[in-house]
Amino acid sequence: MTRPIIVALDFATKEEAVQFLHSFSEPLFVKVGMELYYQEGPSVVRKLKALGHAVFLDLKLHDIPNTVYSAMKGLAKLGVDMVNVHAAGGIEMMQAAKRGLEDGLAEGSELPKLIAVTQLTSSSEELVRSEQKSELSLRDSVLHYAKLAQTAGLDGVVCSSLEADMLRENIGDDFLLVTPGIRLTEGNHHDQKRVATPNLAKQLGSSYIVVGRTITQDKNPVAAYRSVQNDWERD
Ligand SMILES: O=c1ccn([C@@H]2O[C@H](COP(=O)(O)O)[C@@H](O)[C@H]2O)c(=O)[nH]1
Repeated sequence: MTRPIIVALDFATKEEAVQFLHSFSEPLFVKVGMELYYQEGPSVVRKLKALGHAVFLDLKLHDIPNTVYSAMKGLAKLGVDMVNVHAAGGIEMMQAAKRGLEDGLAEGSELPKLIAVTQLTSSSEELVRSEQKSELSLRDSVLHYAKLAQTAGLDGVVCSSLEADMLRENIGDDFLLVTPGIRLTEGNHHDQKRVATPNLAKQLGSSYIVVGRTITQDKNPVAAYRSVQNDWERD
């Protein structure tokens, strides 16, 4: 069975997010990012979980290992399904994140999937070379970070769909590849640089696609969700 689409709830308030979700008849897999979490805090996650939605808490932690450990220990208590860090924080930081989740988990709860951002889908080859001053190409940098995440014992990474086939070849099938930067057409990419359609993402090996504005800013979000779903699920 095809995995659910992760819908990015990039709204300023809990009320807007909940109102958006009222149009759907089924529970979704939703993503709470910095915009919503920094306004509403843990209460928004509790509300979404109470409504029956699976939650990816996309806070992209990146700090010293001790701070990330403590932050993850707190987040583990929220009962989220997926959380993330930046792989650039290094193996020790990623291992601390994992330990924090394990230590903070309420008894009987399932450990959230822990994944690491490799290179943001808004980053281009040019940015990686000239602003990050990387000696590696963007694709090699994504592979490098994915290997660090694997060494640290994480469940997977965030990357663009365009690197998914390369990661599958080098890292194997037993690793989650969560891919934002999804667009249905060649139209508006907004700030995303590395984009793919849902179906291309699937063909290249994505485990989950993350879709925000294509659905949330459409005048008929449910119809937009169904279009993404049809493209993602077709062979
Ligand atoms: O590399 C990354 C990591 C996270 N994101 C997040 O995904 C969504 C994408 O939104 P769209 O509107 O579909 O572009 C957004 O919440 C980002 O914070 C990402 O795009 N790229």
